[in-house]
Amino acid sequence: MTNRLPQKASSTISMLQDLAKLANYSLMDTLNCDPDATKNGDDHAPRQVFTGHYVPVKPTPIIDPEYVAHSKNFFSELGFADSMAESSDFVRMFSGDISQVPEPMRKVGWATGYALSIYGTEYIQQCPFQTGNGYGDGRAVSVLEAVINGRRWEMQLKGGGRAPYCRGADGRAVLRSSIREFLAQEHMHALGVPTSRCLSLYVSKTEKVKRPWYSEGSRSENPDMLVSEAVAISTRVAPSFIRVGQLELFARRTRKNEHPKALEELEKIVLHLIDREYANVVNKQFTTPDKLILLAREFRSRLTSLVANWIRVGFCQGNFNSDNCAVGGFTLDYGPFGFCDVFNPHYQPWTGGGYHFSFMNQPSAAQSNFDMFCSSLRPLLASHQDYLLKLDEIQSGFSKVMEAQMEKMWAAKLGLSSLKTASHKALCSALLSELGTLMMQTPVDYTIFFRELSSVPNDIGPLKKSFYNGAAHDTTPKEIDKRWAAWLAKWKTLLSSSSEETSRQMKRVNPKYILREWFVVPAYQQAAVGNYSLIRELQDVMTQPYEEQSKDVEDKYYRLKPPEFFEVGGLSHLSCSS
Ligand SMILES: Nc1ncnc2c1ncn2[C@@H]1O[C@H](COP(=O)(O)OP(=O)(O)OP(=O)(O)O)[C@@H](O)[C@H]1O
Ligand SMILES: [Mg+2]
Repeated sequence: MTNRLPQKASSTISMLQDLAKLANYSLMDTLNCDPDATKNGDDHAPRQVFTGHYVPVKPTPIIDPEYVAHSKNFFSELGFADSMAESSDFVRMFSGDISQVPEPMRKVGWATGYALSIYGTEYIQQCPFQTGNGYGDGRAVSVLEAVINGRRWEMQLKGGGRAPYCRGADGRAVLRSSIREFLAQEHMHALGVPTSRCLSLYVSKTEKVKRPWYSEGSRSENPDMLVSEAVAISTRVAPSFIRVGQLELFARRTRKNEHPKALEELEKIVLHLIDREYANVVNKQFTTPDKLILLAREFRSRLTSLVANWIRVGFCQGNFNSDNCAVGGFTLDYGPFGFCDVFNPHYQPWTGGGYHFSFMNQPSAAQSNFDMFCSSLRPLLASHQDYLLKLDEIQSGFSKVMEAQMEKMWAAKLGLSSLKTASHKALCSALLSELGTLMMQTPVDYTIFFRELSSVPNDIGPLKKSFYNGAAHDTTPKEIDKRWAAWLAKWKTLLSSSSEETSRQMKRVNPKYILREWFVVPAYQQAAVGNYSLIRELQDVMTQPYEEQSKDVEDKYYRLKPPEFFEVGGLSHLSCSS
């Protein structure tokens, strides 16, 4: 849960040729290519893909690309020189033109199919053919796998043009959503929450597409106009982009006996996943059933820890379907996400997400995804009754492990990690429950409250900085103050370390700066007219979320959400993320 500092790589990569030498395409070289695909990657029209793990696809470059941003921290971790981000061959490649890349890089990328289930219900309705064979990466095209300083990374262009899974859409992402995703990924990494990373962001100076969006100050739930927005390509990077939905696709085909190679394809993708994401915990010599059991246990541990971390930092993924759940156990798809300002267990920035995918319901959403993951492994264990039972046990243990992760997380947020006895734990849980009620009745700003508490204040004065006065409570302010004072006193009796030590520990888990939507809006509005300075400022502030930073930064970014921003479309909620 601590902030991971970027590690400086040993050697510097300053040219695309240097990077090319590290290319190593494990997915393309070990998995099955769709036999119906055109090998040159000119496969952009929507169609059904019946077999195979991937389709070769050439990305479609954006016209007149312009540099917007790159992640300095991630560049440094990879050993990339900053100057690369604006060098012509790098810009060309990561704005979608891979026709000139140096060998052994390849001039064709790939897209993958996946299935979608929402809360454990399998869907095919989102597929234009009503079969599930036309669903997958519709606008995400991977262009490189490379082993850099001993770590394997896949680089994927988001908004890289149409793939057969595009379902008739344009394959593009707009600058607005790309900036949100770019900033959020690097912020989450700095918060110590596992996530895909963001390498670079380029915008087209001339190419635009239309998207539904909100008019200025609109309070409408759904967008009330169409806007023309510049297209952009952001490159996201992860050890793999394998989703629960991907395993699910091959398991569905196996169950339905859709083609003779279905079971083999399921086994191949699962073993490939283990190589890419779990090689350090799953011994290569083990039998496949043993590998699967270890995989399930480890994924359960990563997923429960991930969701506890989301709640720790006030993050709501918004649409935690099986197709947005990375089996590597990290955050993926920053579309309808948001960081909560006011604490509300049902906080949900996406108008289509409802209660299911709301803030405090994320453990439950995760469980549905984990159930689907386990179902997808089952066909591979069909002749191993004993292993099926082991898998059942791991699956049914999810809620207990999730609960334990949540308890650990809340204890850390409250500076009470050292409470070990059952009676202390019971006190901590009672304290937490009273806190939840108080936070909602007051109501409070989630981030500011925990950060102020982290200073171990003598009285409730500092905590009041986090109060949104008069919005929702049905109790008088005096009564509320009294209850807060009593709560604070009770909390203090449970602290076992000195105030200084408690404060130090709490400030490592309770961030001061959070990427609130109303910080991002002006950044993408200014970027739309070519001014990227606010993006740089946010990059700077949000990649040091636990630091105190300067007085200016504090005045600007350590603030309650202004009342005029509540219930405004695009600021408080969004219906479309693309
Ligand atoms: N403009 C678009 N053109 C083609 N396909 C799209 C477009 N927008 C979304 N899709 C596809 O629709 C599906 C569901 O949309 P979602 O909002 O999750 O997309 P996304 O943000 O592009 O996804 P991800 O980050 O998970 O790759 C995804 O498979 C995505 O690839
Ligand atoms: Mg998605």
